[in-house]
Amino acid sequence: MSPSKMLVADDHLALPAGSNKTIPPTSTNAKVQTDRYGLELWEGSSPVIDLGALHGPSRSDIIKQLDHACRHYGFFMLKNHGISETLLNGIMGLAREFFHLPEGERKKLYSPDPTSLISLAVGFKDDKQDVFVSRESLKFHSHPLEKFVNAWPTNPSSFREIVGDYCVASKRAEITVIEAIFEGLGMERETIDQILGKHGQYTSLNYYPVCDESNLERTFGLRGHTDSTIVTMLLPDEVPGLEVLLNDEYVPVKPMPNALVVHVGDVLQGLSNLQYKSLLHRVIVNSETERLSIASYCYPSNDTHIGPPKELINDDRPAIYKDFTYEEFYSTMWKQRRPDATRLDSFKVSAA
Ligand SMILES: O=C(O)CCC(=O)C(=O)O
Ligand SMILES: [Fe+2]
Repeated sequence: MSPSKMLVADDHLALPAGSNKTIPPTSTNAKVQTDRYGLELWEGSSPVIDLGALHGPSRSDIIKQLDHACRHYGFFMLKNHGISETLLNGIMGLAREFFHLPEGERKKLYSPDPTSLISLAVGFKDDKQDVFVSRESLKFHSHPLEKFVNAWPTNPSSFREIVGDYCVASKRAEITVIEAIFEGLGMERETIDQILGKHGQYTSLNYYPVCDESNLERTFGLRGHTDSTIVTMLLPDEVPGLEVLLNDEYVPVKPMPNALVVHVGDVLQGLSNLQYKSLLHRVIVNSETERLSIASYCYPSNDTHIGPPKELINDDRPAIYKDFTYEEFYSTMWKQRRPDATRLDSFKVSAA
């Protein structure tokens, strides 16, 4: 099957709250708030990882911090990720320009087929649950760039250049982060190379329109879901809206200037043998300001085995998931159309 068969879970059902993540108690020093493991916290509940320090003498500390953030929070803010402020502003400006094009121009990219190489998805009403899901998004494959760039739009005229530069830079940061996470989990180099050798990247420009005050209660930007990725790397603009499930409650993630938000996805949940849990998150809208975000989803090739590697299994930590491939995972996901990581349940050793 082609990589374009990949499904990124968008939003299918509203989820009740429910998680067993626990936020460790925090302490405060003069300037930077930290958690009990010494991990920097942004706005009290978002752990911060300094990727720039990964290549220096603190490498092993950063790897431990990554493990801690994935294990206890399921997400982190990534600073010093190597993507220039000019490029961050450039892609955000470009996305804003795209979503402000006349509707007829944007809708030329509309496709009801979620497997197409590029497609515009628009807001929709879920009559069953009586809610409106307002996100408009342009989603496209973006790695390897030369394979997909010619399918991208040319309006705005700088689309291919700016989006191409951003996708290359975000993928570089994403792979650096994933390699460090895998190392922290105790994976052997050969396993890491097998998983990442033929990875893909899927990118989504997301637009959340201002919501009329009278409809706020029944409107979501995106309902609660997990991503079917290894990790997702998100660039939000300065408008709040993203919420993550921590300790059974949705907690707002306040944007941190120039930082990216990295989420644990379903594939990492499988690979880690459930040591890390795929992050439940959603987006709420407001009646004053539109919101934009750029999401980069990293996924492995179809034939990659995404059950836990042998070196992560021992007598104390027996395998929770069977050996299964990414292709088996997403075809199951496609059939089940569940919004969250329970789509991994049929791959559990204990499953019938
Ligand atoms: O826009 C956001 O903050 C989140 C987007 C998201 O969850 C997704 O694209 O999967
Ligand atoms: Fe998501």
